[in-house]
Amino acid sequence: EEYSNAQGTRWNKNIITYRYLLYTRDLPRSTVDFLLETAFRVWARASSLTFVRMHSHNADIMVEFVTSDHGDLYPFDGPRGTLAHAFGPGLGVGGDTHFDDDERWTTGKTGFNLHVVAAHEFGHALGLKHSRNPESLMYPTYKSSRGASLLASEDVANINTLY
Ligand SMILES: CNC(=O)[C@@H](NC(=O)[C@H](CC(C)C)CN(O)C=O)C(C)(C)C
Ligand SMILES: [Zn+2]
Repeated sequence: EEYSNAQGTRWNKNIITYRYLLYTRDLPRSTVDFLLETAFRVWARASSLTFVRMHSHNADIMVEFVTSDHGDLYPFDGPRGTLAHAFGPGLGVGGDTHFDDDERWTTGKTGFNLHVVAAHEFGHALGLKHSRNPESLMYPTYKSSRGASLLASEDVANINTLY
């Protein structure tokens, strides 16, 4: 995992679209919608970005729950290990976010908290890189103890440096 404070590419717009393609069976769809929507809102509150949900056609950030080899160059690895990944801003696969459906996705402290993981992934989808600071949402290792205020001050600074 490369560490970098110099954030990478960015979207050249402030209104970013997203679309849910495939869901997990671990949670009701309405719960998944809520957890992902509030993960977008974490970034919207900290920046000038607006997120608009699409129900058809191509959106900037296409979101799906998949397992193992799923058509990109980064197959998932079964339970535990890598939980999810997201591509940085750009056309086509750019921004797309994949969750490993061999994980147990939850709303709380057991399994893996979908809201927390999604907020990290959407940080990548917006162009943020990993941080060495364990308090940062962009730290590369999952922490079930991450509190309600997901973003560290450096996360807010970085998203506002980028947009
Ligand atoms: C429990 N497993 C882990 O902590 C694993 N880390 C992840 O799956 C990262 C996502 C977390 C931070 C939500 C992968 N990543 O960076 C995606 O953008 C390993 C550290 C084992 C790779
Ligand atoms: Zn990451």
